Amino acid sequence: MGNVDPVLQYVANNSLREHPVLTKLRLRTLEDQWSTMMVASDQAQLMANLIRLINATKAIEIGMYTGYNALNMALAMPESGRVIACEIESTYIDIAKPFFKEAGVENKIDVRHQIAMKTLDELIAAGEAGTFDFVFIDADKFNYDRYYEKSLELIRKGGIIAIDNVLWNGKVVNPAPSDLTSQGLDALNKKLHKDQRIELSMLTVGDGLTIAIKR
Ligand SMILES: C[S@@+](CC[C@H](N)C(=O)[O-])C[C@H]1O[C@@H](n2cnc3c(N)ncnc32)[C@H](O)[C@@H]1O
Repeated sequence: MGNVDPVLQYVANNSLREHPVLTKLRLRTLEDQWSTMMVASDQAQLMANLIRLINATKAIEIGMYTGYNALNMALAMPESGRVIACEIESTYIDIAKPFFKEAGVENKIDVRHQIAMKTLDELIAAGEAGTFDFVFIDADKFNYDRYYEKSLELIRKGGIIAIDNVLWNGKVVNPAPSDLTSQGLDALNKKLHKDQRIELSMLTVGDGLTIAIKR
């Protein structure tokens, strides 16, 4: 892992079992100036295990970046699995695709190169509401609440919505008046706490990972 925190390094040494192509993609991504956007390895491992636990075969990643977690989810699914990966930046898609091919799962990952909201609306219009098992929300924070509502529509009962960066480096605690991102994440966290449509866990792994299970 690219993190020097000794506790995280200990976790990686004693828990992480990463597919060799995932490791290659992670190391390639660490060369990118925005590499801190990549999901932490322990978060990815948890999501892969949740996917296995619920036998997920249909997932969406909202904000794919260089594809580390899209690949992680695809590898955790059976041959029939499908990941819809939403990404607006072609540079990142170009990095991701050769790794998907190298891992032999390129047919499992359907990259949609457009704004994520358009993809979610298209899936709903195509009659796919209530059919997804797992959604990972990790794109522009401004739209998180809208992504959450669309995701809730798209997943089945018992399906999981995972939301990254819910702690935003601790800034969700008493957000500054000018900090609209932290205020928005704080409002979403508070909304989910009261939301009777889901079962809820907020984990302090990475930058905060919420797990919402649709009732
Ligand atoms: C935090 S990164 C995602 C990291 C990725 N989930 C991973 O684990 O490596 C956020 C990504 O969302 C993309 N993004 C931002 N706004 C978007 C939008 N409206 N629609 C689709 N993708 C978007 C960005 O280009 C960026 O690659």
